[in-house]
This record gives sequence, C-alpha cells and structure tokens, in this order.
Amino acid sequence: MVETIKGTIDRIIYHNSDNLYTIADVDVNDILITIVGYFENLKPGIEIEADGEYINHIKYGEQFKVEKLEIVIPTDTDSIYNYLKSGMVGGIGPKKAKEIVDHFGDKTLEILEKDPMRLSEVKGIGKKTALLVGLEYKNQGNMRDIVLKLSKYNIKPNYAKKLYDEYKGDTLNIIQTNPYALIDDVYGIGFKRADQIAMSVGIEMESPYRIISGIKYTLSSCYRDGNTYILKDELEEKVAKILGVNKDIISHNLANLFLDDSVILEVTEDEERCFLKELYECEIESAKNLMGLISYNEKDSEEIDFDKLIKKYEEINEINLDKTQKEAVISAIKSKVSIITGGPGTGKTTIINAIIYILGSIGEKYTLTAPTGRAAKRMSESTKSEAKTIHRLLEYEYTLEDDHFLSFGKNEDNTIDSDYIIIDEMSMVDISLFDAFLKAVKNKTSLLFVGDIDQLPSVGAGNVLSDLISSEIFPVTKLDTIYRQDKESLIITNAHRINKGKMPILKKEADDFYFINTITQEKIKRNILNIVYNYKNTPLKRYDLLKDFQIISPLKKGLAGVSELNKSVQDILNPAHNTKNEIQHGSTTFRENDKVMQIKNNYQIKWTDINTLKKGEGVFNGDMGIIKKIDKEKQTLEIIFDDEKRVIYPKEQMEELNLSYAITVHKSQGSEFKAIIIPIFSGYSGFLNRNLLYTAVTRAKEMVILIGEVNGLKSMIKSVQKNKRKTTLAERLHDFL
Ligand SMILES: Nc1ncnc2c1ncn2[C@@H]1O[C@H](COP(=O)(O)OP(=O)(O)OP(=O)(O)O)[C@@H](O)[C@H]1O
Repeated sequence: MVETIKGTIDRIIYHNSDNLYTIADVDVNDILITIVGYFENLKPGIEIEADGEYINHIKYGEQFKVEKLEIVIPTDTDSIYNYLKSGMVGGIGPKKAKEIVDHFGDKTLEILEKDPMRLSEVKGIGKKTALLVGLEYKNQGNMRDIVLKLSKYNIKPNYAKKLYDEYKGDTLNIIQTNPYALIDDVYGIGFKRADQIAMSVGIEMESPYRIISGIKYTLSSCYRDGNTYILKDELEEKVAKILGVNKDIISHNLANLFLDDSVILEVTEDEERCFLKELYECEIESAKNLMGLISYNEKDSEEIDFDKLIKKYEEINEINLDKTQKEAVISAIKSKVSIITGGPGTGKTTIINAIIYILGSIGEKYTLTAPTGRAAKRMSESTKSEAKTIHRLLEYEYTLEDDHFLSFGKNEDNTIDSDYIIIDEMSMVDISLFDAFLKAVKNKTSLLFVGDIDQLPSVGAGNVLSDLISSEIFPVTKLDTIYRQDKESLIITNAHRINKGKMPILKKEADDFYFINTITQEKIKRNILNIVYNYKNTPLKRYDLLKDFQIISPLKKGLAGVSELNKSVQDILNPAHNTKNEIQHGSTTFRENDKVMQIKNNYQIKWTDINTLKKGEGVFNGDMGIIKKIDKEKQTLEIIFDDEKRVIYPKEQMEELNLSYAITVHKSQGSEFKAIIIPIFSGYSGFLNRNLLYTAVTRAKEMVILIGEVNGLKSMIKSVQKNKRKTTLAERLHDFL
C-alpha cells in the first residue's frame, strides 16, 4: 500500500554516486524510518516528503521503499538555514548560510530563485559567486523535475543525471523527439539503450531516426570487428534483423545516407560495399600518401659503403648477421618504404639496431615509434634511443570544444622532421592512426615498418601490415631463422611451432613451458587459483606476482574468463584488510594495491611523473598501473602507471578502469611479461584460433603455463584465422600505382 511520509533526513547510511542508490534514516516525528531509493544530493537536515511502501528486507528489517520523493522547500528562517547549511546548494557552506539568512530572512529562497545577484549584498559574496550559486540553485530544481519525469520512461536516475548534464532544459524535448541523439552525445549510452528509451517514449518502429541510427550502429559494429566496409546486402539484412523491420525500409533510408555522403557506396565488379565515410577516406588517403612518398624521388644511397658499416656493427656487437638479415638492413636503408616481419627471436631488434647504427654513421636523422606506450618503452630499452608512441610523435591534442575532437599537431602543414622513421609492432597500427601518421610524413622521409604478421591484427579497423605486404609493392623481408633459443628454453620454439600449426613440445626437463591438462572451466579456474595461492611452491616462486606475472585469458566471460578470474585472484593477491581502503564501482571493488588497466584511450587525463614531477596528459587503452591510494571522502583513486605516472581518477572516470590480474589476449598485445598463465578452452570455434594463442604465448619472456584441455589446444592450433577482415588498402595502393 502506497503511503506518504514527511520528515527530516537524519543521516545518510549509504549512497552510490554511480547509480544514486541511497539508504537514509528519516526522522518522522521522532521515529527513525529507513528509506531506500535512487536520490541525488540528499543531505542530513533536509526535509522531505516521500511516497512509497514499507517492505521487509531479509537482513535489514523494515524499510520504506520510495517511489517518489520531494524535497520540502522550507519557509521559516530556521529551516531555510538548515537547508542551506546542509550543503544542498553548492558554494554555500554553514557560515555563508547564516550570513545569507541573517540578511534576507524568510525571503532567502525567493532571492536565490529570482534575483540571485542580490546575494552580493552579503559581505564576502562577490558578483561571480552570486551568479554561480543562483545557477546551481536553478539547476537543481530543474534536475529534480526532469529526473522525476524521465523515470516514467524507465530511465534510471543515473542515466537521467547524465542526460540532464548534457542537455539541461532540452532534455525532455530530445528524449521525446530523437533519443538516438544520445548515442553521440552521452557517454555510456549506445544504440541498444537509446532504442529502449525510444520504444518506451513511443517513437515509431520505422522512424527514420531509428532506421538511420540502426544503420550507423551496424556499420560501427562491423568497424569494431576490424572491417573497413560491409557488403550492402549484408548490412541491410543485419539492420532489418536488429530493428525488426522490413528490409525495403532499410534500403530506402540507406539510399538517403548515400546521398548525403555519410555512408559511401562503392560498386565494384563483384561487390556493393558500404563504408563509413571516415574509414573510406582513411584507406584512400593512406594509399595516396604512401604512393606519393615512394614516387617522390629515389633515395641516393650509392655512396653508402654497406659492407663496411655492417661489418663495423657486427664487430661492435659481436654478432654475425645472416644473409637475409644483411639484405633486410640494406634494403631498408635503400628503400623509401619497406617492411620487415618475423616471429620472436628472429632478429627484428638486431636489425633495427644495425639500421640506426648505419643511419647515425651517415648522419641521417632517425625517429623511432610504436603504437602503444609499452611497445615504445621496450623499443627505447632495446635500441637505447628514444622511442615515442605514434600518438605522442604526432603531438596529439584533444579539444573539448569541437565535440571531443582528437587532432594532431603534426600533420600535412607541420610534418615530422626526420629522414627515417621506424615503426615497431606495426601489426597493431589501425587504418585511422596510419592515415594520421602518413599525413605528417615529409616527402623526403623514408619509412620502415617492423612487425609480426602472425600476431592478431590491430584492435581498430583495418589490416594495415597485412595489406601492405599483400600489395606486393614494397620490399618485404620475412625473417624465419630463430636466434634466441637457449637449449632448454621452449617458449620461442613452441611459439614458432604453434605458428606453423604444430603442437608445442612439452619436455619434462624444460622449466619454462608447462601444460596442465584439465577439463571444464571450473577446474581450469580452480587450477589457476591454486597455483596463484600456492605460488611459493610452484615454478612461479621466483616472480613478483604483481609486477612480473600476468594471466592472459582468451575470453572475457565465463568461469575462467577475465572478469571472474580478476575477482578471485584479487581476493588471493590483494585481499581486503582494514588497513586498505576500498571503493565500490559497479560490480568491481577497487582496493589499495590493486593492479588495474585503463581500457580506453583518454587523451585528456592529467598525470605527473613521480620522479621528475613533469606533467602531461593522456592514459591509453592497455596501460597498466597500481592503485596507491584511495581517498574515500573525495571518492578518488590515485594510480601509478608504469611505475612513473601518477594519475588521480575521480569517480566518474572509474568506468575506464578494470582490475588487471587477468587481461584478454587483445589487451596484452604489445606488452611482455616474465611469466604468464593462459587458460585453454574448447569450443568457440573460429574465435579461439592459432593467432590468438600465438599472440598470447609470445607475450612471455621466461615462463608459460597453459592450463586446460588438450583438445582445446589442438583445435586452437588447427584453426587458422585467414584474413577475414574486409579492407581495401592493398587495392587502393594499386589504384595509385
Ligand atoms: N645473426 C645472429 N647471430 C646470432 N645471434 C643473433 C643473430 N640475430 C639475432 N641474434 C640474437 O637473437 C636474439 C633475438 O634477437 P632479437 O631480439 O633481435 O629478435 P626479435 O625478433 O626482436 O625478437 P623479439 O620480437 O622476441 O624481441 C638476440 O639475443 C640477438 O642477439
């Protein structure tokens, strides 16, 4: 039965600022009643009136479940003072509250609402503060109103708050006319969520907003799978299925998108392709710029005495480059654009070092770069020369004004000053970054792309390294002699075996490659947890499990997927303790000393180098760090990334973080760890393939432990992910030949 209670908030027992779930005690005529519901900004001392029902909670007893809550605007000066001093209106604390109420008496709230500038009559309040307080007061009233109205459309308060923050007074109007606008405007709202809202608001199934949004959503999911285009027929079918409408309606709306150029249709002899405009342009521009580069002028390398320089390099480094390696060095220096690909331990780094030695000797200015922070760091260490991430090399900037726009300081008008640029880990470079990079390359500059073609392709769209090789336009050296191969070390031997489709060798005496045979995800998980728990009695004993060790799982979900493993391993490696602060975020508990990973690029977040105190911006997808401190009051996390960058995460940014005791293979690309555990599963045909296993195994420097099913291992090794991505870079390069 719905009842109404009226009283004063006595204390807030719990408040989750994420979803606004709140538990509070309310003093109703001297009796404390516990209310639960979703509220923004309740403070002790505030008077409320709430409609709801009494429920019996198994653990907490009787509670009042609130359906509707209104803050009673006080009228007498004491109540107004209590209301203001509670901090309800940002910018006014207890002292100011008293001064304001003393000055305006029972007219205070009227002044706040209608003529806030008069607040500056109070000593110590300037015009600016008066304006800000007035705006805040107005904002709160509007927000309460809108949050309430949105709840009718089943929009929870946490979303309602995000919407209000974005649209303010226009919120209702936008929700009722085109909720699909939310997808672009409000972080965290995707097509599915917007569509649910649209349906509850009563938007027509066949509304053009809905169809067009569905088309764009489907195109972007094809882009997320790595393709740069999708066949028209396939697109129409997919959209029709997702939206539950007739395919003809999709064709009709798609035609309009072709007309305004936001989707590009390309008809070839055998295909009708649909592209998102940006990706279409990226592939064409990249091809044009790259071909422009090689046509600019041939390099004059006649004068270089390669034999002498290579010999010298060999003497200094006490190494003899083999024939292929020497040819790779010479070809790389002679060519405007060239490629070196090879698996682990085949000499890629050795060749890069030889090349930069020669470039240094002949006085050419070279630049080293790699797609991720970790890969760039490794490149710096192995070459003893500075290597930057491609983003940093391009001097990325992120502007808030222009709709969260990422731009690069280095571009066609301000090119990179270098004679020779080497990109390592090229398999991770996607078409958008490649396009931005090529725009910033001078005509005189030569390029060398180094990578391992058998690794998983880039997370973003495109298949750049593979397309460059298959175009057969640039000199390519494929390294296949394995040099780093200690007698008893099996990691590299086995990585190459896996890559060739053979089962790994499992020798008793080898102490760096283990396979623990077990079936079912439950047992796999139990085995992993056992090893972590008893690691002092296992071969992992020589490692620091926070720094040197990584669990790399092919799956996100499931018992032995990343999410579950993270929770369980956290309990073992960093259990709760009264000396360690914690913060709850969604279903994740972040605790001091936890290992975490940034899961999306954030170009703006500020960091301070803990050694040099240098300041900078940007933490990127895949960066890992440790939570050093949690400020429970301010609800912030202090994280140190890569032992050097200190970053403070406010509550709303925590959705960009995951625990990272376990990470996916995709997130592990470009990183290396001393010891890793990989769970091996059966099933998921196609997804669990050879490249995935190969990429995971090659992340380990000293020890690999595979745990799972032999049949799963066999089928992964058998399953080859043949270049399934739909991309056109190779074709475009030929168009410009
Ligand atoms: N021609 C050679 N003769 C002897 N040793 C070599 C030769 N080429 C490379 N090596 C050695 O093999 C090891 C692996 O080489 P390098 O690190 O260059 O390979 P890589 O392809 O970069 O491997 P990874 O991708 O695993 O880092 C190094 O210790 C290197 O000194």
